[in-house]
Amino acid sequence: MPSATIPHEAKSSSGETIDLPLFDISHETPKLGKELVEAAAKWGFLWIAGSPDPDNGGDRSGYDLNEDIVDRVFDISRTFFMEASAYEKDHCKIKDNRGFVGMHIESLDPSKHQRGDFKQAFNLAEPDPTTGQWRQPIPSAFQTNDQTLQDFHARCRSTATRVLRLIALGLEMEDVDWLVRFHDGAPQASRFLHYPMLPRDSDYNPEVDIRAGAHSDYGSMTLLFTRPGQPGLEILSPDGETWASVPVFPEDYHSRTFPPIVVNIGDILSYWTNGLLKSTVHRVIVPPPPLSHDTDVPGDRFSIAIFVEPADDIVLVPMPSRLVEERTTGFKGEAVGYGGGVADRETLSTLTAGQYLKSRLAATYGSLLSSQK
Ligand SMILES: O=C(O)CCC(=O)C(=O)O
Ligand SMILES: [Fe+2]
Repeated sequence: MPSATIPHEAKSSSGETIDLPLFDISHETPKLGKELVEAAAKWGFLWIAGSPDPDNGGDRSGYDLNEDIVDRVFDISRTFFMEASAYEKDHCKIKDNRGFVGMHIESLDPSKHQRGDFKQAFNLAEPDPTTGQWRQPIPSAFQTNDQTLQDFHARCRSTATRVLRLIALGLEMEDVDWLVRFHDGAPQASRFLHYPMLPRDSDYNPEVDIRAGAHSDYGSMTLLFTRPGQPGLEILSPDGETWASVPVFPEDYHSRTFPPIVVNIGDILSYWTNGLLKSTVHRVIVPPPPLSHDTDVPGDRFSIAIFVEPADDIVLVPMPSRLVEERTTGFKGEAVGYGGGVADRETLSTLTAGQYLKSRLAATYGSLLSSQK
């Protein structure tokens, strides 16, 4: 399959940060939908406020997530990564894209990095909505916090639904729930990530190593939760020339303890909109020393990504929106996304969402997936 333009020559951010557009999605209006779609078309990345600004009345009813819930879920993640035994991690290791992924196992940009990413992860699929049962073996740190994790998944789904409705509004679709319906019944995956602190004697070499290699996300969109004092996310600027770092907090944000949620568009939504919404290439680096805690060694980074994906059997034909249809002639033969297993438009129109995701995952996990077959 042909692949997208390789941004290997892009210059390092040299400390340049980007102030992404920030949206308060506690109320749904067509104007907000338009603005959100404009941001997704320009950057492919935006922020949504996870909590109300106390100076704006502080009404909590329009928010699904709050600081307390997100802190609790990060605590569970930390407990798992820091305390689970090697035996336990092995017992729930990755199978069918669910479970634990150890250091260097995944390589998001294998063409650039010989060594796999400097991270470990746990992919947790949303529980079965009818039985409430998990769809995979789960470690004890998760078992003992079952309700918190179930609640978190439900709240993330509700947040994703708000964003999908706003996108439909912004795309002037008559049926505001068109996109939401295609996501019904498809389990969202949450991915807990831990980029360990680099010890003083670490052989990490920023010239050739990376925490998460350059890639675009595979599904419809991603909700990303990050922690104060743990930067490192970079996005490729729209000109494709430079990496810009995404700060944890927007300038003048009302909170310094609960960062807004990063939302980014994935390949499938980009394809579905004839490339109108951008599936932007991003990566995670070890931040330069002054930014990484107050120590002289780069500290841990924890993040949680929620991958919002359509049902596997969806055929990826462009969605019914005037704005999308207008782009039909201008969007031909281009590759969508960046990284192993990407496809151009011609190929994608013959695939279902599930087949596309499979092709991307096979390239990311390389021999690991094939050895499980
Ligand atoms: O950890 C992060 O900030 C980003 C992770 C990411 O991009 C991914 O897992 O797709
Ligand atoms: Fe990503």
